Amino acid sequence: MPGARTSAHPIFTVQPREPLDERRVEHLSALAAEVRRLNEATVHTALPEEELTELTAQVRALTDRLDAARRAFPPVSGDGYTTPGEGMLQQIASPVTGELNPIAPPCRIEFLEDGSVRTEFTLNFLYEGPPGLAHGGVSAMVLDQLLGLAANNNGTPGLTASLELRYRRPTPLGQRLTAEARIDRIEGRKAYAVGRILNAEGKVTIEATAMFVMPMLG
Ligand SMILES: CCCCCCCC(=O)SCCNC(=O)CCNC(=O)[C@H](O)C(C)(C)COP(=O)(O)OP(=O)(O)OC[C@H]1O[C@@H](n2cnc3c(N)ncnc32)[C@H](O)[C@@H]1OP(=O)(O)O
Repeated sequence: MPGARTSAHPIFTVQPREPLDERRVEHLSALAAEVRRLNEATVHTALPEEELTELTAQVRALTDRLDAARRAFPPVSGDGYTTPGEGMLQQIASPVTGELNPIAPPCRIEFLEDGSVRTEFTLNFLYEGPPGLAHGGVSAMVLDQLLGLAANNNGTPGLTASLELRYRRPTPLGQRLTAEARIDRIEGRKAYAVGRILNAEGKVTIEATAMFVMPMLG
């Protein structure tokens, strides 16, 4: 991480994470995709109680089987990482971009030549806030990650010190959304980023500004 500070009193220490090769990532991503379907089916199902009891036992058995070989921490992709800056790109279990994380939409990120970042994604009813609309906190999570990735892509990664959102119009569920972010300016250790979410008609639903501070590392 360029210019990262070290300190006797670090804000956090990066834990050792096991790096996975592409083939294993593919297999775990396929599993996570099915669990994502399971999550959604659980919310929408109208099956009778007897069947639910039986299915609950089956899911418990599957979970027990997976958990029998539990890692202390989620793995990462590639060669592993030692700094938070690299970690953002290799965090395959991120709740926003992680292919391995069943709660992630997941948002697949494009890194554009001008340094900005972009993603197209859809939110289903698992992310509902007001009836039929996206939860504002979920949109905030997506934007926090995206603006953070813009800071990272700029070579100035950091932790979110502030995140300000303006919810202009409701963000719909079940339709293609676009989110984009770029760095606005750098002031010392502080990287200021701007971003937004657009609906399928290209209208802005949320605007965001954030400030990222490069942390002290252990
Ligand atoms: C591994 C990658 C994960 C990616 C996840 C995606 C993004 C995230 O979710 S990050 C998680 C959420 N954020 C956090 O948990 C951060 C918690 N906060 C902290 O750790 C610290 O307060 C931190 C790192 C932001 C700043 O701490 P520290 O390094 O001690 O900075 P500090 O010396 O206090 O301040 C540095 C500068 O930033 C300014 N600053 C700090 N916080 C703020 C703030 N909230 N608002 C405005 N200015 C601030 C200070 O005034 C100072 O400015 P100047 O240099 O001009 O005097």
